[in-house]
Amino acid sequence: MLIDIRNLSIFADAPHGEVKVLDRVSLQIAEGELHTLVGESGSGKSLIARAIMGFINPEWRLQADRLWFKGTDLLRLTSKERRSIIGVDIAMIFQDPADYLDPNATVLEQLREAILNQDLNVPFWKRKAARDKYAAQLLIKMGVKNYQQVLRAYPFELSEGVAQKVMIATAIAHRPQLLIADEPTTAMEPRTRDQIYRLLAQLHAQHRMSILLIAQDFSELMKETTHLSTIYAGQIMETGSRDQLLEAPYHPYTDALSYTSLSQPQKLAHKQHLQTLPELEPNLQHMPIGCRLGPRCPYAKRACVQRPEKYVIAKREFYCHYPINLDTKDQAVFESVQYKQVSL
Ligand SMILES: Nc1ncnc2c1ncn2[C@@H]1O[C@H](COP(=O)(O)OP(=O)(O)OP(=O)(O)O)[C@@H](O)[C@H]1O
Repeated sequence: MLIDIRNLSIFADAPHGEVKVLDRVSLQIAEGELHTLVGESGSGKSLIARAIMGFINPEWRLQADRLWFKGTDLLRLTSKERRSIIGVDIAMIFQDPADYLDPNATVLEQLREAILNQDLNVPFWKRKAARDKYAAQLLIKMGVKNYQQVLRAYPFELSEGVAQKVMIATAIAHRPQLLIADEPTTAMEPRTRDQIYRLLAQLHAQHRMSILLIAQDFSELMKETTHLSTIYAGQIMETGSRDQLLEAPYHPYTDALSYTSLSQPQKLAHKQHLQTLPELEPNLQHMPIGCRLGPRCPYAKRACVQRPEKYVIAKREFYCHYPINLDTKDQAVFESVQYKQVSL
């Protein structure tokens, strides 16, 4: 298992006391997966990514039964040990390359810095030339046609698509085992967006890179996605293979998301709210108790004020007292597990 997160909660300071921005999130990513994490704006997707990378506000409280990368406990590493994993074995690309690229350095200078000696595999006197050659190769791999000109350019001279490709090139310079892509094409024009997604699909298929893709809907890379998770207001709702979740979602939220994403011809605009569920997502200051979807869920009953435990049926995990689409066999399994939980 590459990533193994169990019961991760993050508590943030707010004017009226502490709020739980992530509520006992569990997420596993195996080698070779292209795992897409889908949820509306503000649901906590980026916080999960930032918890893996160790970029959480130090004033926030983080609690987890497990936050592991390949069996290493990320919470117990010294900063030196963490640096040897983060940025090398795990890399992240962000929504806006401008937040990441140094405005005062050329693309070549930034790529040189991202390339480590161990990426080159040549004696030290050949490193300088090898580094520049590798920088050019990375841009060629990203599909940057005028790469020589781009190497000499500063970030402000690049189009947003090329800037994003440069950021991906710096992120994958060490051939990370896991690439986290946090809504990498937000606000890009459709042609550039398609190019970036094709590039990610290629990194996954040809270079066997595992990818955690963060998205607001199911419209991107669904053909290539192997596993899907849905998250709502800081709580994971359902996790399983892509086919399981798209063909017969057990969780009403996955169902609403797939209906919105897949049946509407136009893509949801950034920060736009889902139309299929009544009301808006809750404010962090006033989180519903139990299942946070409760007030918006058409199937909610009194039991939903208790947060559902995790149910695991046919390798799919979900948190719901009233799942939908279960066939007779899975319904029987669900009822027997539920019965055991109630009688405990
Ligand atoms: N620095 C911060 N200070 C206060 N609250 C924050 C901060 N960062 C995130 N939050 C809160 O934590 C919650 C989760 O935020 P997060 O950025 O993870 O959401 P997201 O699902 O990635 O949203 P988006 O798709 O809009 O990026 C949000 O409600 C947000 O308001």
